[in-house]
Order: sequence, then structure tokens, then C-alpha cells
Amino acid sequence: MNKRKTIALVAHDNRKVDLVEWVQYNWKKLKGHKLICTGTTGKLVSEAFEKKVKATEDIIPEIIRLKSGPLGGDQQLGSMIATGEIDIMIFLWDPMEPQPHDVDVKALERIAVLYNIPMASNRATADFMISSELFQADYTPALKDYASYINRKV
Ligand SMILES: O=C(CO)COP(=O)(O)O
Repeated sequence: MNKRKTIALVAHDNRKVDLVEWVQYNWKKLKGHKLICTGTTGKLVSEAFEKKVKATEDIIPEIIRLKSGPLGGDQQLGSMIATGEIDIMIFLWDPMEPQPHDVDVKALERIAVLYNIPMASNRATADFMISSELFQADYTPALKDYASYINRKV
């Protein structure tokens, strides 16, 4: 992944305030990257940037909004991870409430682990991640070799 990263930002409803606060706090570090969000999260992230940018006349970063999570947005993100289009994911999921699309949430987390995508599930990890020198550097995550699986006898 390059210095300019493609960063997925996603939050469940009970974690959206946390994510918006985090974006507002870190907007200067985020503004040079490309942001991909699930639908409702993306709306809030865009609004958070608009507020910050209005005060400084800075430019809003590229923010792409996918479908809302329960309507397929998590699956869209998982597909983008599988095709190498996402570098980092901040996914503040809710540990206290079951989601109608729990299977999609699990699938998204699984695919992020499979492709060795740096993934923060809570705000403290997101803080550590954005403070890492790797956040602004070129970095190639090591991928496991699945050749023996792909070429297995079936
Ligand atoms: O449900 C989500 C992640 O699983 C997030 O979706 P929204 O950003 O559309 O609320």
C-alpha cells in the first residue's frame, strides 16, 4: 500500500458518535487519504469533514459511500478487500447489540484477517493505528500463500 491509503470507515449505530469524534479529532491526518464508508457512516463522516473544512477552507477528501451495512455495504467492503482495494479498516462494531446482518459483519472481519488488512475494532486501536509511523508510509502486508489450498485435489 502507498503513502496515500484507501481507508474503510464503518461504525454501528451505537459507535457512530465515537467514530465521528475520532474523525473530527484526526481529520488533518485523514484528509490526504481516500475514504470508503458504508452508507450511513459515510453521511456522518462527510458532515464531520464539511464542518472542519468550512472553518479552514481546506479541501474535503474523496469519500465514497457504499450501501448501508445491513443492505449489503459490509459485503461490498468485503469484496473490495478481496480485490485489494482497501488498505486499512476502522470498523467500530457494537459488542452489546446483535445486528440483523451479524453474518455479514463476521464475514467482513474474516476477510480482513484473511488478507492481513490492518483493522481497528475499537477507538483505542484506531488511535494506535493512526499514530503509527506506518500510517503515512509505504507498507506491504505479508500475505499467506494459499497455493496449496487453491491447487488441492478435489
Ligand atoms: O452496519 C454497518 C456495519 O456493519 C454500518 O452501516 P451504516 O454505516 O450504513 O450504518
